[in-house]
Amino acid sequence: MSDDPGTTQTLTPGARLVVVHPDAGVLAEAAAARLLTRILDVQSVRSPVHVVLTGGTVGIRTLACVAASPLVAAVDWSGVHLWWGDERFLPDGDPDRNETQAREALVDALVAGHGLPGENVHPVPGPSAVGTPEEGAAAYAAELARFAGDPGAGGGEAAGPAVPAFDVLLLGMGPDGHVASLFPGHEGLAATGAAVGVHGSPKPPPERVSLTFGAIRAAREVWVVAAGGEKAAQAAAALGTTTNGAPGAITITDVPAAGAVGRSRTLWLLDAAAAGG
Ligand SMILES: O=C(O)[C@H](O)[C@@H](O)[C@H](O)[C@H](O)COP(=O)(O)O
Repeated sequence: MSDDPGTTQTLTPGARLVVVHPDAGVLAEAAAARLLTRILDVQSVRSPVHVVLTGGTVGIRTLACVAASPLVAAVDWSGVHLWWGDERFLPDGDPDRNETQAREALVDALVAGHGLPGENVHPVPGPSAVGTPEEGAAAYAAELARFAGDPGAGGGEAAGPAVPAFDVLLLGMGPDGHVASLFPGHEGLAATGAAVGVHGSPKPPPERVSLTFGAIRAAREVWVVAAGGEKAAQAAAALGTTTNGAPGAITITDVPAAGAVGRSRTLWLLDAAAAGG
């Protein structure tokens, strides 16, 4: 049963809803429109709103579409908190940091022109602030825990890690089925707590910090946004079938994206290529 008046009541927490758009450009526009609408909807019933951003091509393109939308002015950004699902362990300002790309695409404009308080932006600490990905994960977890008291939030390890009840948690997906920085076969998949330090990432850079599955699953809504034919096999696998339609015996170890599930709703936003045509 949903705890959220803004979402579909008939979906069970494990249900995944798939929406297919013609191409990556339309996908990014539609994801941006959905995100703005979701924030507006949530703001009609509660505040603050917690949104988790993602790195990656479609994720950043989506943020650029948010910045270009006239609806950006309709949101009360003073009541929005921004987080990241993962971060590449690189110094502040590095062009490959997810934070840097998100700031350039959207976040700086929200702070400068739309009333988003700078302190509501919660980047994952990197080597400019801490020595190791583990220290970054610990510092990020502590920041998340500061906001875990909001209604609907997790409350300690028994109920899940201490994190805000994210209203929307955006995730990109890699061609290997990774989400955030949770990679197939990696030990981070089994990490407890809110965040984990990652080493040996197959996608550069090798060191990263990621939300854990426990933190991801604390979200009211998880949206996986993916484009491109190279994602089709793992998207199909994560959604429970192989590309030829046969039932797949999928584990999160093989396809981490299969474990990305929200408490109220899980939405897969795909372009036609990622949906297998
Ligand atoms: O830091 C990162 O690289 C990400 O957060 C990662 O999880 C990304 O979202 C996927 O790899 C999809 O990226 P693309 O959309 O570029 O394929």
